Amino acid sequence: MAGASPIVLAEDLTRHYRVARKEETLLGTLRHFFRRQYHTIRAVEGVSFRIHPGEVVGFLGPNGAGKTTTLKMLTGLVHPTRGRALVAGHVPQRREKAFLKKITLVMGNKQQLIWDLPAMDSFRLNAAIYEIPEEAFRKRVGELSEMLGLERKLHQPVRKLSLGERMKAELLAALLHRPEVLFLDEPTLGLDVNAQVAVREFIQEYNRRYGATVLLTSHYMADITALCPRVLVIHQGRLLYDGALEGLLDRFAPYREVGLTLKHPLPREAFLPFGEVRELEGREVRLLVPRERLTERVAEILKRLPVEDLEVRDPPLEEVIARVFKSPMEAL
Ligand SMILES: Nc1ncnc2c1ncn2[C@@H]1O[C@H](COP(=O)(O)OP(=O)(O)OP(=O)(O)O)[C@@H](O)[C@H]1O
Repeated sequence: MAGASPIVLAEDLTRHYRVARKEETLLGTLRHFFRRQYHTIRAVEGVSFRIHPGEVVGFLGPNGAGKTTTLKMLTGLVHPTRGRALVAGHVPQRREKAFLKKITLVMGNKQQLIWDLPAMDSFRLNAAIYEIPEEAFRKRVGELSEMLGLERKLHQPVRKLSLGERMKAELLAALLHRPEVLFLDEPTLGLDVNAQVAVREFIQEYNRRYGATVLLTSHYMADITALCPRVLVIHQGRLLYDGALEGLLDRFAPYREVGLTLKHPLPREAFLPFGEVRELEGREVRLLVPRERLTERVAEILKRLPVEDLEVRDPPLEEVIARVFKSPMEAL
């Protein structure tokens, strides 16, 4: 895999926005009218990575980190200020027809289906735009709607669909031209848990069946853990981490969580020699133990405390990520 050529390449990808400074006072507003003051937002700064065909990669970052701007550069909607991108052999900002046929961008907060018409009508429109032959169109709609469990919803006006059904129909529309690279920006945004799981399973199955490459952002960690063996973490426009999901825990959570059920309750002080007490309620305790001391501490716990049950687990990913994003860039 490492030797194969990447299907998505970002090299020093950078995007700055020049925005007018907002004035608070009336005098400031007047002065601003005659002599505008600008400042630069470094939305994305020197980001480089490679994604190989068939990979599913999670793109993580807090609000405003630069994820959407990066996806927009990779799909050619926004031009880089510096650096370059190459996707499926194309320079995205040229927006060549051959390029557009190979990619798709789905944004959970934007809709391409026409509200008052049945989803099928919007699919037909896409088929015309992407020059999909009738037979292939029918076959793909059949296949995708079956995978999404959407067969009976295609002929109702889109406004009558539930949020989950609408998202599924959006995905169907976005995949009709059988793109090789899927850029999915919050595809499960606002969906209930069942719909989230369905969309997640669909993305997984689509990747498996067609070998498509997926770059996906989501605020739901469950999406990332279920789908993405590899993650990119972006913070204040800069790439902070590129690697395996477990590696992220090793790097940013240098501790593990030991859950204990005791035979009888003990005061907080009893646990201090073994780790940091995260939670203590009756006979249940949650301790944080440095990774490199885990074996020795667990042995001591078992020897010295009245343990009925012991479980070692990773701290929740949400907690780790939240901690990373709260730290200033220089501290990481
Ligand atoms: N058109 C624009 N003009 C000026 N600033 C912009 C523009 N688009 C984005 N920005 C700024 O660039 C930064 C990165 O925004 P971006 O939308 O890429 O973040 P994000 O990681 O996708 O965030 P979120 O998770 O909230 O969607 C933010 O500070 C944002 O305000």
